[in-house]
Amino acid sequence: MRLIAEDGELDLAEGFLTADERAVLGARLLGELAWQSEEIALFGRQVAVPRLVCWYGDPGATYRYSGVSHEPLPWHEVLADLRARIEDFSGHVFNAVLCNRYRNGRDSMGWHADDEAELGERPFIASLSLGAERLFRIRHRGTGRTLDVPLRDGDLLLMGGELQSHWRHCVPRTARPCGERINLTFRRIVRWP
Ligand SMILES: O=C(O)CCC(=O)C(=O)O
Ligand SMILES: [Fe+2]
Repeated sequence: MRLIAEDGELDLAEGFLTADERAVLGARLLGELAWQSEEIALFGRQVAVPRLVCWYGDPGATYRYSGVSHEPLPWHEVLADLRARIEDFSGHVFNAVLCNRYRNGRDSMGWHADDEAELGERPFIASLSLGAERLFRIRHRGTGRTLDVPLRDGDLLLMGGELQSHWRHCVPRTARPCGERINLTFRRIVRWP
């Protein structure tokens, strides 16, 4: 389903994973990935980002996030399988995946665009959600047009074209009781440092 067609493309494939797959893959990813807490420098102080993260990919697919350079961990079996399926489905190839784990409604991701130089022009990013439903909010930088997209267990969101240049997105905190959620953003690093 196409959600945005103006200044970039946003598409949602609801139920990309079957109900059986969601439970098994979600549990394996929670238990087997190298989740870690990440600290960023904010006004001269070290502050933990409100979520757990890890970075997997091809050797050399170094990525800077939260102000820190990360060497990728070698592909975990589950991530490698998902990458292959999402490549088939989307027609795009990926060499790395950023994994985010929102432990509860207080974990979040602030406003940003995935417009880092290493992703090149018009990056194509595939974002797979597992576990608790959370809101993905996206706002046009110029017009302020805002869309709230609920992302549910097994949904695949695809961002392409000029989207990262014209729109910013976030996953806001929520006060409503909320279980754990994993989000995997498959990316292609095209510029090597
Ligand atoms: O958790 C999400 O749905 C979004 C994650 C995201 O925007 C990112 O990893 O850049
Ligand atoms: Fe993002």
